[in-house]
Amino acid sequence: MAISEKLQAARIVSLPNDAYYIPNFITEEEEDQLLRKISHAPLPRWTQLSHRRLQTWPSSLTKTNTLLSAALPPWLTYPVIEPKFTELGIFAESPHAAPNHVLINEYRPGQGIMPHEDGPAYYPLVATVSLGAPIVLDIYDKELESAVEDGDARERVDRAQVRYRILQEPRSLLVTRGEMYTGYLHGIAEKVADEDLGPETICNWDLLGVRDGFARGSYERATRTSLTYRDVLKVAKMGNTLKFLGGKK
Ligand SMILES: O=C(O)CCC(=O)C(=O)O
Ligand SMILES: [Fe+2]
Repeated sequence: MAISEKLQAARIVSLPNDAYYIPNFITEEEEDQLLRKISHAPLPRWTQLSHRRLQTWPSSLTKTNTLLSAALPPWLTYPVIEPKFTELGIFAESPHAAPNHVLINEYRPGQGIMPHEDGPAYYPLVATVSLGAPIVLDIYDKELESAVEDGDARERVDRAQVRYRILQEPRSLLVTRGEMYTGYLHGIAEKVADEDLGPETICNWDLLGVRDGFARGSYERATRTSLTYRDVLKVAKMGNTLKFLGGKK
């Protein structure tokens, strides 16, 4: 089954292939329930980074980018994957025909994520559910990559040209795949407000659920949490892993 007509209708037409944006993908109750589950996870579940904190489900990848096979917990599966992703056919063409891995990133005002690409460990498709507050995702040309690696990264990032800006409302779904995944970098600026919002600057402006809410052209950031669903290509069954560790046939 290929992607549905509903998803096709949500394509961000000003972006290269392919990105899709659906406002109000989940209800407020579903959002509250997810935020509750995230905040009730035991503290060791969180990895504290200098500019945000994150949870990894069901576990971090191994050094060889392998996922140890384990089911996602029901609260990350229902209703986001089943039935919603399945109905839209989002992962229909990915190797496991479903996501098997979820990163949960939390950004307080002033926090962000440096421009990066998600890399070859995953099938080139990310489905992001946003919770709590809006945030702008910046899309950069890939040439920036070498500049970042050359050191003095922060200064170069500050000067780098943002190619596209995607406004993600709370409860929305953003899907990026194909060239959007492999051909560009993405990041979130470390700011306390997102400004200069309008039809000329925000590529999914026509698809927003509450455009009027951004008519002032800016908002103060509040805590925004994202769930990024992906399909990890290499999966090791536990039995095989134990065999490997024990050196037995
Ligand atoms: O929070 C987001 O929307 C982006 C997260 C991200 O880029 C990542 O986890 O790789
Ligand atoms: Fe990313």
